Amino acid sequence: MKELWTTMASLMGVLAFSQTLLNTLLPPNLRFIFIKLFHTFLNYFSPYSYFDITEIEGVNTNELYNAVQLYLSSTSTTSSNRLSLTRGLNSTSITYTISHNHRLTDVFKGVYVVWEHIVTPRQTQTFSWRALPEEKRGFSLRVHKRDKDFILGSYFDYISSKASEIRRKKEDRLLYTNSKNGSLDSRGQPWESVPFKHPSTFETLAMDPTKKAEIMSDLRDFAEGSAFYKRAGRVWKRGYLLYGPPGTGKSSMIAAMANYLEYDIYDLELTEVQTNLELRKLLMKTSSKSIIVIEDIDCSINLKNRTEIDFTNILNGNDNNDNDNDNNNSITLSGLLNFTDGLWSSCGSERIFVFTTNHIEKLDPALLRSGRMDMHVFMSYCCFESLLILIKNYLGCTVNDMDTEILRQLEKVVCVAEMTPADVSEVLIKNRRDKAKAIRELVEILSFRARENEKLRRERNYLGCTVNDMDTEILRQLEKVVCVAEMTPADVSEVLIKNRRDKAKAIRELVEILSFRARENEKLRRERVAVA
Ligand SMILES: Nc1ncnc2c1ncn2[C@@H]1O[C@H](COP(=O)(O)OP(=O)(O)OP(=O)(O)O)[C@@H](O)[C@H]1O
Ligand SMILES: [Mg+2]
Repeated sequence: MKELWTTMASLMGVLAFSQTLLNTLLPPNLRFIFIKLFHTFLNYFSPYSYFDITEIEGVNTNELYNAVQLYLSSTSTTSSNRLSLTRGLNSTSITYTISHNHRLTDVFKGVYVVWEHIVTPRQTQTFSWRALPEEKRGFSLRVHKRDKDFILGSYFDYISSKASEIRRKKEDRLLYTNSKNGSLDSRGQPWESVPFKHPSTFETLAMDPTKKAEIMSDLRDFAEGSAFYKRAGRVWKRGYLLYGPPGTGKSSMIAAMANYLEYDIYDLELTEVQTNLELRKLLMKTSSKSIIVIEDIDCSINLKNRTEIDFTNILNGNDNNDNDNDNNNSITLSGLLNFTDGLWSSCGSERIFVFTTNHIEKLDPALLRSGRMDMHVFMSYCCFESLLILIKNYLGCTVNDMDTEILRQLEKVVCVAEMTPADVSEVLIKNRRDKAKAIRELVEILSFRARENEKLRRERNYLGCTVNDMDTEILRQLEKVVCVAEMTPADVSEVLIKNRRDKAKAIRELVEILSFRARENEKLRRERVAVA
């Protein structure tokens, strides 16, 4: 042992002496070449290969760096004697990773590798459109030369898949939103994130149980459909349109979907996006296993602004139809359609697009077609089954705990009352400490609402207008669409009752709904003819 130390000390002495000699004897250029040759010589005889993974490559964030960091934070790698512990704001879990400039050994299928986390201060700010972090961070991986090919072949794939698994299972999932005016953070990300904590699940979601089971099975099929989508030559994505009155659970449904599939949510605020190009860039920065949400789509964008050319291009699957609009510096419907369905939508996989609206009739039919929005889910007023779920959520009562007569009364009035789950929840939350009072109040309110609605329904002349009071052009429009729309008198009455205090609005909404239904039916008819 003593001999070994003596040899090492003399070697160090020789090295130090050589360096001094080099510095004095050789000019800088030659010195540089000499050092390079010396390193090549050393590398040639060294039994190891090294891989450097820097945090930022050029101006882009290196995804592999994040994956390695997460992977090394898993329990199997706590062999390092110095770890950094962190806990994000509002996060429940602690994350640990190797401390700066420390090493850690990992074993992959019997092969030993050594990781080092290298952190150095950034010396000069190279020119960049955004500020770079103050320190350079990176991982260096040392492997034996004989294992190099094996490690390159499978270790990095293993790390990437393990990292996404760890993030989904152990860490809090994330809720992203796009930064204001499309600005990027210092790591080049246009999305800001917070831990996703919404407690809504399919169990607590009040809706028709058959419809719920259908959605859950569709989601399961989607998540397990990797091979199917590949075989069918389709991009692995699915679109949902959730529509219905405010307070019927559209946002709660999105949270339930994310919790069910353990996906992240990207909540896209369209009003903060200036151009179609920016929208595309946002899409490129979303990760797999995520739900991309655009809420209140009818309020976020002018949905009727496409030109004839736009429309033809979309039907032909042409991706370049937004150039003109890009020049106008505004986001357009065709940009949005390409976002969900164009060539760029394939730049990730396993993603679900969810749009919500209170007014489906205002949406452009191109947005609704299958492939873009594969499933249309109508979130409606409380039915008896939804009511029972809400009572269980808030009061902890099941059907067995409740009086049969009360159940019968509730069942009789709940549908006619047309109360949203949000309205019902309010009554239950308010009285949650006194179950009997909560149920009593619920029966009262539902019965009152049901009586009111019944009374309104019985009034046959909703607006009191005759043909003579109405605009000829509107009458012409109504005449044109009413038969094709195939709406029942009850449906029409609904629209009129709702808007009975504002006649102009009632007629306008009637024209919109009838035209929408007529277009939908026309489309269905054409599809049937094509199939036949
Ligand atoms: N179907 C439902 N099941 C359980 N809770 C619901 C449901 N619908 C509404 N709620 C309750 O009402 C509140 C509002 O619901 P939510 O935000 O999901 O409605 P929304 O349809 O998205 O409304 P908006 O159209 O205004 O965005 C929720 O916090 C939830 O507690
Ligand atoms: Mg909502």
